[in-house]
Amino acid sequence: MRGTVMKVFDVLKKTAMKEKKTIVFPEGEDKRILEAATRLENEGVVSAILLGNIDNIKTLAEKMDLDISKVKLIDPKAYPDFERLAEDLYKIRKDKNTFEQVKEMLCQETFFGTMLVYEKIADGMVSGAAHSTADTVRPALQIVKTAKGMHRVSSSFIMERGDEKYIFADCAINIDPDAETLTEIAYQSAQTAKAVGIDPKIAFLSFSTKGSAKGEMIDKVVEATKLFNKKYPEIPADGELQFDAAFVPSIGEAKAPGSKVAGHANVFIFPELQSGNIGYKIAQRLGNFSAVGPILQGLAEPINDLSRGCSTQDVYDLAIVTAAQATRDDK
Ligand SMILES: CC(C)(COP(=O)(O)OP(=O)(O)OC[C@H]1O[C@@H](n2cnc3c(N)ncnc32)[C@H](O)[C@@H]1OP(=O)(O)O)[C@@H](O)C(=O)NCCC(=O)NCCS
Ligand SMILES: CC(=O)OP(=O)(O)O
Repeated sequence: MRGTVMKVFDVLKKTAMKEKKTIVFPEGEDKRILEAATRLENEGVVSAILLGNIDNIKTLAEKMDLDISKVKLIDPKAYPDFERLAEDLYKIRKDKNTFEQVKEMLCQETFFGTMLVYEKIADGMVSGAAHSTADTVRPALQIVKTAKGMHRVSSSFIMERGDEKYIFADCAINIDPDAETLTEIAYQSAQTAKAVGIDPKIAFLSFSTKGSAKGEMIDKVVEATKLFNKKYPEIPADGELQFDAAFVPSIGEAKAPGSKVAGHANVFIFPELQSGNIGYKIAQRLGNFSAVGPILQGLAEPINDLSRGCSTQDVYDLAIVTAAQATRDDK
């Protein structure tokens, strides 16, 4: 039955605990980050590194009555190996930045955290509780870059309510993807779905179902569906579909008769970022779904973003996803 999957986070937590990955949290002075990272460390799920001013982090922990004795604290500016990291970052950025600029960049926690992942000092990173998505993701795009065989980095959310679980993409990165990029987003989202125990059935969403409306915006979605079905015939996918046709079996049958996906989709690919970002927030705030993400897809290393509106539980869940991703070869 659609949406009824095993308790995803229990499985991911077990996977993460087996290998106890090191996760860096650049926003160590944020209460939600501090609480979630401490809980994860003390439960033995991950080894946590918190970045920031060490005195500030300790004072905050004391106020919150948290035992952070096992958590590693690093102030990037006082890091003993800062010069070496700066030299390595300069090797990557020398066509675009001076050595002085690179040093300034490295003083920023998100750049520093990304470099820890690049250097394999950390296995993954979770950030974005206090930074915009663009500021969180840019260092990852510039330093870690796309995984082998991938052209674009995209993002998805695991949307969860009780036993129901769906994947929404791209709700955070690609502003106006072309048909090829939509195809890649769908493929990456199918991989994310499989990793969390969802057998993917992909709907390429639109305001039209099977030609009920016309126009360039719809042509792009039709083209993406065709490209996807040609490239990945083994993964069920259909489009263009309106959300009701994709989700409600009786409406799927009426609007897209004969479709194997309509009415049963569990991976929803939005045509561009406005609909994706608005769509996930409506499901989260009006529909009471928890939204874990944005999970970055197609990056060479596991680095994940948070919404600034996240809760401590969202940070905890996303760190588990990140640690579990770090155990996979395909990230
Ligand atoms: C993600 C985002 C920041 C990238 O921005 P950008 O302005 O293209 O960033 P830059 O131009 O500095 O690009 C940084 C690098 O990443 C690369 N890049 C940009 N987008 C990429 C993508 N989706 N996949 C892979 N690489 C990408 C660029 O080619 C560039 O590489 P280089 O420095 O080696 O040349 C931008 O697409 C964005 O703002 N998206 C919307 C974010 C947002 O506001 N979301 C809503 C709330 S969640
Ligand atoms: C994903 C997202 O929308 O992030 P924020 O709420 O921080 O803009």
